[in-house]
Formats: sequence, C-alpha cells, structure tokens
Amino acid sequence: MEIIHIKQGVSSEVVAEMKSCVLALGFFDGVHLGHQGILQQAKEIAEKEQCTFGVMTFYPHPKDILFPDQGPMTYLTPLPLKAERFESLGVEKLFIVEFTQDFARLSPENFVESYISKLKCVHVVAGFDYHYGSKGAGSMETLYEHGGGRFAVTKVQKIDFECEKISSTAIRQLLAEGSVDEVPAYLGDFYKVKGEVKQNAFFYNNDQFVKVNVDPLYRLPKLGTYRVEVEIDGQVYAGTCHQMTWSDQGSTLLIRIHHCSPNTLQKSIEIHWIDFLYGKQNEAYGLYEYAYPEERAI
Ligand SMILES: Cc1cc2nc3c(=O)[nH]c(=O)nc-3n(C[C@H](O)[C@H](O)[C@H](O)COP(=O)(O)O)c2cc1C
Ligand SMILES: Nc1ncnc2c1ncn2[C@@H]1O[C@H](COP(=O)(O)OP(=O)(O)O)[C@@H](O)[C@H]1O
Repeated sequence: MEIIHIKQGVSSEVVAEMKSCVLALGFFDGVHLGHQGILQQAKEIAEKEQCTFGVMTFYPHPKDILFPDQGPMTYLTPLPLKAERFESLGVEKLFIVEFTQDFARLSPENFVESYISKLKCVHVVAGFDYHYGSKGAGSMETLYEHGGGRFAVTKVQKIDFECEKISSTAIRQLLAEGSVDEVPAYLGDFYKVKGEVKQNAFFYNNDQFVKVNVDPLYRLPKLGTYRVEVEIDGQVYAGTCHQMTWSDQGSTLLIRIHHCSPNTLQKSIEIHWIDFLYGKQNEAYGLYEYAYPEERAI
C-alpha cells in the first residue's frame, strides 16, 4: 500500500502518478465493522472497474482543529495502526489529508473539485451520514452533483448492531463504561492496544509483571482491573491488567502475564482487552511491591 500525505492541496506530482481510482471517504477511527462494510464495497467496485482501490482520510481528527478547547483527541486506532488495518483490507493507495483550519473552510464544491476529481476518482464510496466541506455542508445527497457527473457515488446504508449504528462513538462509550467485552460486536475483534515493555520482573510459575508504555494517542478503557490477552512475538498469553496511569508522555499499564518465560523487556506487545474484572485498583502497588517478596503477591 502506498501512503500519500497531502498538505496544502494535491501536488502535480501526485496527480501525474494517478490512474483512475475508487475512493472510500471518512475518518475511519477504529476500522470497525461499519467501516469494513464501506471498504469491502469500495474494494469490490475497484476490482470490477479495474482501477486503484484508494482511501482518503484526514489527520488530525477534525475535532482537534475545530474544537481545540475540548482537549486533544485520543484514538481507537492511531494513524500508523489505522494504515496497517487498511493495508490488511486490500487498500492500494492511502491519501492522508492534513486537516487544518484552511482545509476546514473549503466549500463542499471546492473540496470535491480540488481533491476528489483531481485524484482521477471515478467512483466514491461512503456511508449514509458522510459529510464534507465547510460546516459539513456537503452530504451524500449533494456529492454526485458536486462532482458534475465525473464520478459515480455509492451510498452505503447504515450497518448496525441491535438497531444501533456501529460507530466509533459507540465504541468509545463502551470503553468509558469498561464494557470491553461488548466491543467485539462492533469492532469484529477485541479492542487492541500496542505498547512497549519498559520494566519487567519474573514471579513464580514463569508469570511476569510488566510495566508497559502506551502511546498517549490511544484511547484506553476506564480505570479498573481487566482480564487481557498479551501478544508477544506472535504468541498469545493470558494476563491481568492491574493498573493504569496517565500522563502527557503516555499511559503506563501494569500487567501480570501468565506463564510467560521469554524476556519481554523492551519488546513491543499488543494488549487485547477481554473483560472488566473489578473497579478498585490498588493504587499503592507498583511493579516491585507485587513481585517482591513473593508473599506480597496478589
Ligand atoms: C473540506 C472539508 C471541510 C470540513 N469542514 C468542516 C467544518 O467546518 N465543520 C465540521 O464540523 N466538519 C467539517 N468537516 C468534517 C466532516 O464533516 C467530517 O467529519 C469529516 O470529513 C470526516 O468524516 P467522517 O466523520 O464521516 O468520517 C470538513 C470536511 C472536509 C472534507
Ligand atoms: N455503521 C455504519 N454504517 C454505514 N456507514 C458507516 C458506518 N459507520 C461509519 N460509516 C461511514 O464510514 C466512513 C467513516 O465514518 P466515520 O465518521 O469515521 O465513522 P464513525 O461514525 O464511526 O466515527 C463514512 O463514510 C461514514 O459515513
């Protein structure tokens, strides 16, 4: 998959390299089952029309630019992870448009002219509620007209779970409630977060206590103790996440990984959130209080 960053308009170099393409449009945080439905349709159309399967997304999130007072946005899938997910779903070209104040002021017509049409798009695929252009004034009802007939438009109907739209907002709400066990019905998978082991200590039975740093851009579930799985070098271990702390530099998780003998220090790991166990954390305990001496074990 080729990643093309677009800042201050589509350059002539990018245009020169474009063949006709099908574009799926949206922010796509989480790449959840609703998004996967859009991407699947776009992929099928691109195969049928024998053109490039592209996605146009934005960075940072429009909210960070339009409502900066609400604090920095945290993501279900920070950009590099989202790109990985797109690639695994067959996307051939990923256009990442820098979302700025100037970009937000573009009229719907100008956006279509200067971005979609310019990229030789022959077919746009987006969801029923997709909006574009200043104040989100453009919709799926205006897109064909704004394209002046230069591209076809496929509007994907609402993909829902138990009558509720599958959305990144719904998933964020589940995380805020600690209901991580309900997330797979929306995401199609466990909620997964990547991190790096900064400190580790062995315990009996080859259990390890690890302190894991997580990028501050990640949205984490509400404070509490969770049953998790930890993936290290392709191997999945059962574990418990005991503690979470936040700072601007990132979040730290204290995780007990069961029956895990390889040295995990400085390894990149993936945490899969399975279930909420209980709300009260033992704030007083750090890694060494858990691990030494053994009788202090939980
Ligand atoms: C050119 C352009 C300008 C936009 N300007 C605004 C805006 O002024 N206000 C707003 O709330 N959203 C604005 N948006 C954001 C869209 O409404 C929408 O949130 C964004 O395209 C991501 O789509 P999605 O949330 O459906 O994935 C703009 C989007 C585009 C493409
Ligand atoms: N449940 C859904 N059913 C149909 N289309 C969807 C659904 N969720 C998102 N979309 C579409 O996917 C694209 C990205 O949407 P986005 O606004 O980033 O998702 P969300 O609403 O989850 O935040 C848009 O074209 C949007 O209309």
